[in-house]
Amino acid sequence: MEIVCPVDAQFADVIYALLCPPAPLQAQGYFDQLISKRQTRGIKVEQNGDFGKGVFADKEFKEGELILKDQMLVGAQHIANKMDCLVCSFCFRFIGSIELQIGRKLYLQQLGVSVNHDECDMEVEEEDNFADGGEEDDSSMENGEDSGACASTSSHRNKVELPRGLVESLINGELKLPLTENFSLPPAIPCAGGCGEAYYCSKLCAQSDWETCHSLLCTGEKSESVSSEALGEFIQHANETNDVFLLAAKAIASTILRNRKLKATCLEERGKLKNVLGRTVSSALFEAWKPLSMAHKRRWWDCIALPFDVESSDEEAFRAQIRSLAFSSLQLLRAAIFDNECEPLFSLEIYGHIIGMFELNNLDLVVASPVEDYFLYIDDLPSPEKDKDGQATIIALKPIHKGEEVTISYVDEELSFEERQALLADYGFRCRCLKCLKEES
Ligand SMILES: C[S@@+](CC[C@H](N)C(=O)[O-])C[C@H]1O[C@@H](n2cnc3c(N)ncnc32)[C@H](O)[C@@H]1O
Repeated sequence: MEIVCPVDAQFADVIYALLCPPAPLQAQGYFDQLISKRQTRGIKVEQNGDFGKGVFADKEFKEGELILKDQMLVGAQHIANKMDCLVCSFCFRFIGSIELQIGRKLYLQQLGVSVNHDECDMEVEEEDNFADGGEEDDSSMENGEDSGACASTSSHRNKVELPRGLVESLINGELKLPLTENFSLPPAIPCAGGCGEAYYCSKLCAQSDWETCHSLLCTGEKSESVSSEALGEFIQHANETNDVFLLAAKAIASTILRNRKLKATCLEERGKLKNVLGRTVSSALFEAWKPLSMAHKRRWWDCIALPFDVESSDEEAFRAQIRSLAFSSLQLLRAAIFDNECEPLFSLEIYGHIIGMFELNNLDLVVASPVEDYFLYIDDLPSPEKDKDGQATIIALKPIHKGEEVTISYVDEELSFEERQALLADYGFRCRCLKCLKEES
């Protein structure tokens, strides 16, 4: 029987208005303002016929020139990657020390929860359901050389017995490795909310994350969630099924907090109401939702690519199971961070579209691994030049002329046409770039 989410029916008109794609002029104004607030000059967002919105060069770019460097809208570290490295929960740079990073990884390896590069099955995945939808990359970041790795037990790997106490002394700083003073990292500052989960590179990052979304998603004693227990259940469910739910929770929490901030600080927004198909709704909710309203979206269970191991005759059952999984997650999130003024955000329709938005727009973010740099240095190899933080950076790979579209490849361009199309199926569109059109014909 199909699940019915009562909020969908109760707020159908508001949900419809929230999910309406912005008018071209409205989107143009939003992105013009966004770009004007960044240091970047020389790009603009324009509608590009059949392809929707695109970024275009407004000046000549030389090869190697920086086009854009910007903070992500919403980002999270993959669960498997969390086992591998300790990074700032806001800007994603490595924190602590080389010794802590190595000691922590060895410790988790001993517990049997670290990364095994030979396999790619999440330990936490349930065998007989479609929970993960066959996806590996629906969250937003990977670090250094561990890209694409998955958590698994390492019991059958060749184990090297480590001297007793070695791991502890690496973690607690008693043991110094040679030359690590050349690779100093920012300290690991624990979340002031007391969750013991989030760590930051600075007080500024801790504060920014708290204000952006973590105050609602922290499980510590200072949490501003409705119930830390419910939040714990939501997080556990996401970890056991699909960590894209953690990303969706960040998107909802940040909208709730923006709504509260707008109402608290902006007199105009406090009393302002919007008429949505005959119903009056606070206009602050629409303003708070704006950054998410700009992104291309479809319902998750409609746009997710059918995994290879699901027969087409089972497609309907597969999509119903994905929808039901999203509903279970949403119920847990609702119990954890419900906000009366933002109730439409707790509809399955909005939740499904937020997750679908990540499915269709997500990019993996690779940040420099100082641990990798350290080993390269020790091996007397030159270290690769990479950015140190988790900002999204776009650099011109070839000269780009004024008026030309600035594009990025969603997949490895070296792959064959068929392999590229198979990977692009996850993004829910048939690629019509010049290379694909040429090779197709
Ligand atoms: C990440 S979004 C890009 C932004 C999008 N154009 C918009 O208006 O928001 C991806 C979507 O853009 C369109 N798109 C991007 N590149 C394309 C390509 N090479 N061929 C066909 N469609 C493309 C598809 O509709 C795809 O689902």
